[in-house]
Amino acid sequence: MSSTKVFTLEEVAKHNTKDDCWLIIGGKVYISSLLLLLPHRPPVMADPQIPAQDLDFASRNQVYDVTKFLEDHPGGDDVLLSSTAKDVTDDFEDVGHSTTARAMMDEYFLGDIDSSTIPARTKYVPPKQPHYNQDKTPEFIIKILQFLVPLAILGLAVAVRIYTKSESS
Ligand code: HEM
Repeated sequence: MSSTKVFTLEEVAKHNTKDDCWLIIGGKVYISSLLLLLPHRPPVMADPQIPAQDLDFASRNQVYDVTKFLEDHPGGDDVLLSSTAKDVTDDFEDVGHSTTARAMMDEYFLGDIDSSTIPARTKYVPPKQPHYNQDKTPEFIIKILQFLVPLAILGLAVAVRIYTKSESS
C-alpha cells in the first residue's frame, strides 16, 4: 500500500494565503516496467493502487506546500498565490519551468490529490461562425470588370474619334 497522503480539492483550497499556500500541479506519469517516470523528474516507484490497465500511462496530480518558497519564487509570489484551489498543471507547463525548477518541487511535495474532486475541464467549443464563402471568383470578376469597363469606354471613345476624323477629312 502507498503511504502517500491523498487530499481533496476542498482541503487543498483552504490553504490559499501567504502564510499557508498549497498548489496542485500534476504531470504525465509514464510507467516503464515497474517505475513511474515523470518527465524531467526522478523516477518514483509505481503505485500498486494504479490498475494494471493504466500501467503504460497514468496522470497524477500532486499537492505542494510552497509557503516557504513564496518569497524565493523567481516568478514572484503573486503568481503562486493566484494558483491555489485549482489544478495549475497547464499554467506551470506553459511557463516552461526548467529541470532545476522541477527538481525543487520534491522539497515541497505533500501528497496526491483525489482527482475525482477536481472538476472536469470544460472543452472549448468555438461559437458557430456564419458560413464563410471560400470561393473568391465573383470578387475577382468584379475587380477585373472595374478595370476593363473604363478601358473599353476609353477605347470606344478613341475609335469613334478616329472614325469621325477620317469621315470629315
Ligand atoms: C512548486 C512549484 C514551483 C516551483 C518549484 C517553481 C520554480 C520556479 C523556478 C526555479 C523558476 C525560475 C525559472 C526556471 O528555472 O524554470 C520559476 C519561474 C517562474 N515560475 Fe515557477 N515554480 C513553481 C510553480 C509555479 C506556478 C504554479 C506558476 C504559475 C503559473 C509559476 C510561474 C512562474 C513564472 C511566471 C516564472 C517566471 C518565468 C520567467 O521569468 O521566464 N511557477 N519557477
